[in-house]
Amino acid sequence: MPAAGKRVATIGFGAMARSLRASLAADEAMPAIGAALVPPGKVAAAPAGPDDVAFFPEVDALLAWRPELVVECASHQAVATVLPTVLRRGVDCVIVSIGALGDAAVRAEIEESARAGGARAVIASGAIGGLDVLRAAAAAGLDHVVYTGRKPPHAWLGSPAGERFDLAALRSETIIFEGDARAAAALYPKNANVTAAVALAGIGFERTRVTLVADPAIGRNIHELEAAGAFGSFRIRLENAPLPDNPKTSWLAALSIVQAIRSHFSSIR
Ligand SMILES: NC(=O)C1=CN([C@@H]2O[C@H](COP(=O)(O)OP(=O)(O)OC[C@H]3O[C@@H](n4cnc5c(N)ncnc54)[C@H](O)[C@@H]3O)[C@@H](O)[C@H]2O)C=CC1
Ligand SMILES: O=C([O-])CC(=O)C(=O)O
Repeated sequence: MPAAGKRVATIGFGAMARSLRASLAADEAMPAIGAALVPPGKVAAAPAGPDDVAFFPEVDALLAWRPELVVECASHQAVATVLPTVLRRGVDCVIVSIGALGDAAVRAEIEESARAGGARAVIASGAIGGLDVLRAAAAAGLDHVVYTGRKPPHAWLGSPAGERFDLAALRSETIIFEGDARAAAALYPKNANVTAAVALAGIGFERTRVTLVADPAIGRNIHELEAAGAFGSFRIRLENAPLPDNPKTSWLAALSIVQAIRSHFSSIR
């Protein structure tokens, strides 16, 4: 099925959605972002966005636009409060604020809404890789899954790390969090969605060990993932370029949505 011409909307129109829009616009085989749900205060009086992206303040208005696919690139709150409505109305979704699924009630509601609407919620791979390995290897049993995330200090501004450390004054790498993926995803909703993706693909939120580091020596978002089990073992390291508009977010996360959209409209996946 050709993807070009399909009606794709986003929830949120921040750094990731804008990057996604630019990537799609550069590929004529891909659809454009035609509409976006944005917080009510951010909608101009006339709902017309850049290059004909229609901005809507209410989910019902977005759904009246008749999207064939809705891409969430907004917040945990949007996953919890907006996506159930979209799914119940039978519209497939891509989720990027995956950490929201660390809340068992939110996850159950997403599953139930998708079932009720006959729709599908797809989890984007986001800023991490190796999820295919984890998923396959988990079938034979995993002994451990360990994730370490490193970002420059300014990428942790606005997170709990900013309350515990003078981030601007850090001169050496500093561990800002150690614990499991459930706590990481909940405490760092703008930085640790990858831990939820890893947990869901592998051995769950409690058994996935997480270390988060603020490192003044780096300019990229570095993700390291290590797993071992009956299948053998693997280790992966990504050094992701951040988006210019948001140093917390890796460009790869936006690119993973391009891939999710391509896959959604493909006959062969
Ligand atoms: N899975 C992954 O690997 C990654 C996930 N993320 C997550 O993706 C999301 C988007 O990231 P960015 O675009 O960089 O963030 P951003 O902060 O630049 O943009 C998010 C936008 O969504 C809007 N928004 C939030 N809640 C909304 C709602 N309920 N309805 C409508 N609009 C809403 C905000 O006002 C903001 O404009 C964030 O939740 C982020 O944590 C980010 C990086 C990697
Ligand atoms: O984009 C990244 O490098 C990771 C990130 O923010 C997240 O997982 O929420």
